[in-house]
Amino acid sequence: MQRHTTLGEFIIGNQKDFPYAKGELSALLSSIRLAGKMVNQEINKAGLAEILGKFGSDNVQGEEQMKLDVLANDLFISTLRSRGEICGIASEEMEDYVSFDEDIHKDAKYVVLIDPLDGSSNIDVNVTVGTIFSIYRRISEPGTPVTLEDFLQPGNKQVAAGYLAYGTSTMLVFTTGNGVNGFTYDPGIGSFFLSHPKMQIPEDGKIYSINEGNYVHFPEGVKKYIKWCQELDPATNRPLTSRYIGSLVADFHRNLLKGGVYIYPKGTTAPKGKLRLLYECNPMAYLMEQAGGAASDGYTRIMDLDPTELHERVPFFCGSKTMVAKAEEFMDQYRD
Ligand SMILES: O=P(O)(O)OC[C@H]1O[C@](O)(COP(=O)(O)O)[C@@H](O)[C@@H]1O
Ligand SMILES: [Mg+2]
Ligand SMILES: [Mg+2]
Repeated sequence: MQRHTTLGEFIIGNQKDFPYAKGELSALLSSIRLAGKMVNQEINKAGLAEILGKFGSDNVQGEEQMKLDVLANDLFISTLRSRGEICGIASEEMEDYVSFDEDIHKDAKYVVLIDPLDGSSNIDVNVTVGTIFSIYRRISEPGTPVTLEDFLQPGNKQVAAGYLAYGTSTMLVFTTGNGVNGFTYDPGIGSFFLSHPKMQIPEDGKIYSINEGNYVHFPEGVKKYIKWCQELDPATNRPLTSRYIGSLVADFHRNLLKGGVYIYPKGTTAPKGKLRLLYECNPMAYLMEQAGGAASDGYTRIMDLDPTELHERVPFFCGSKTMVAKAEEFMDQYRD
């Protein structure tokens, strides 16, 4: 039987390539793995346990929180608080960042931004959902309280990023700046195994992912790009195929494996787009670029955007280089 590398072995084996490589980032990735296992366990039995449905309150963005949004948030916060690798965390489900001031955290050098449960609209219908995380080195002095500036760093300063996909199988996909690797969870053994080494997205693809139900609200450039995707021209793989799961992690993962482009543009209903720069777009952009793809807001590289707010939204164009470039071409031609 082929022997697969466990995530633990991979982390230790590649620690030398990690930025600042003193073991703290490895330990942090292990903590995220642990919290991911706990969330996975809850999601797998979601239909049986009283954890489907609405939690009964809205998050800072005015979105109804699902019970699993809150449960996943609590599991990640409590796991990371119980271990000393980070000095603070910010989450989609919390208005403000949380500073970990206990002694075990005083020398911690990292902060984490997290979307604890991505694809909330799919939780109750048994469709793939995920967790997205982004890791930065703090800029404030260790031993002092963490600050907002520690979180408002541009994506090009990330030291690691990744996601968990809770789907037909559960996967953990991450980068520390040396390519992208995917690990599949074996529930029988309770370990993640390296199943997708050095993931690379195809330069071009045949899949476009966008919620066309919002077409009337889209900028002219996006409307023109969609029409271009639907025209008949075999030489350029057109018409392309439309696939939209409605969970960013799931649509991203499919496109990463097969080639494709995911677009969540701004629109009359979402003047700045829907997705959040710090804990959705930046980590996915880092992964996509490390896998040979591209990510922008239609004009500017996502990872060069300067964040000003914890929960700010941006338009998101992400995927195969050729396809993102084509969409940007239309955005440039039909600037609004
Ligand atoms: O239903 P819409 O407007 O197409 O939005 C779907 C998008 O919103 C999201 O659900 C937003 O993420 P959350 O579920 O974490 O809030 C993405 O996962 C997904 O791609
Ligand atoms: Mg999300
Ligand atoms: Mg979410």
